[in-house]
Amino acid sequence: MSISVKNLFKHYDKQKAVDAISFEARPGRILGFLGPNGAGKSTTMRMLTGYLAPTSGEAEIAGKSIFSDAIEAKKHIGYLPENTPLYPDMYVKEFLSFVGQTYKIVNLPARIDEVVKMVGLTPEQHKKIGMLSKGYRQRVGLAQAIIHNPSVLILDEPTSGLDPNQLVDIRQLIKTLGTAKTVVISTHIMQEVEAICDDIIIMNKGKMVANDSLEGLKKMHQQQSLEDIFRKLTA
Ligand SMILES: Nc1ncnc2c1ncn2[C@@H]1O[C@H](COP(=O)(O)OP(=O)(O)OP(=O)(O)O)[C@@H](O)[C@H]1O
Repeated sequence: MSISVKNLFKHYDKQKAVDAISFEARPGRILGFLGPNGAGKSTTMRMLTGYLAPTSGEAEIAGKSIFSDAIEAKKHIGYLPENTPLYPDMYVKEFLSFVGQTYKIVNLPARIDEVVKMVGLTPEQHKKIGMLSKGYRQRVGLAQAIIHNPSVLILDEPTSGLDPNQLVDIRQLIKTLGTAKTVVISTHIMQEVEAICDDIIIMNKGKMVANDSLEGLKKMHQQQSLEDIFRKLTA
């Protein structure tokens, strides 16, 4: 398993933002992480990427504990946080070079060219990040997440706010990345889940209320639409 989560909790004072969740994720599959606002998706993703300490529980990435062996575990993770935090004053390649150096990537200029091509940034590669459209900024976010060729990609609402054309392009890109990697993606767009996800986890008020393949979930709920299943489980 490339991601293994066991009995993970995160409490903020009395609030259980994440309440005893356990799941596994496999390579070559895209896991959709769903739930209403405040369900605990981002909190879980932040814990999985080592940005937030859990109250208790365990999470392993590629067999390494993200809490006790964080440096090793983080080598296997690419993370695109919610709202794609980037440096608007940096040029695209300057930023990717900065990120690449933190990973001590050998032959970095060649890797940057490769990643720029892979995410479709070629036409905008000489611009400052602040000048890019939202879709191209997402591509920069994805480029920085994959530059060290991680086996696990964690993408927090990577398509929010994109226009329909950009949305299709970014989804296709995520789908392509998902053929070789383990991808976890959080989204509120059910159509997107149907289009790219193999497996689904639905969270509600910190708890996991579904954990199945998309097919399995639909079968269990008599082929209802994912939207109806979501509403039934999170009402
Ligand atoms: N630093 C914090 N301090 C206190 N409460 C927090 C903190 N971060 C998150 N929370 C709370 O934890 C709960 C889960 O938040 P989280 O951001 O993980 O939800 P989410 O499922 O990602 O929501 P959204 O879909 O809106 O992004 C929310 O009730 C939120 O207010």
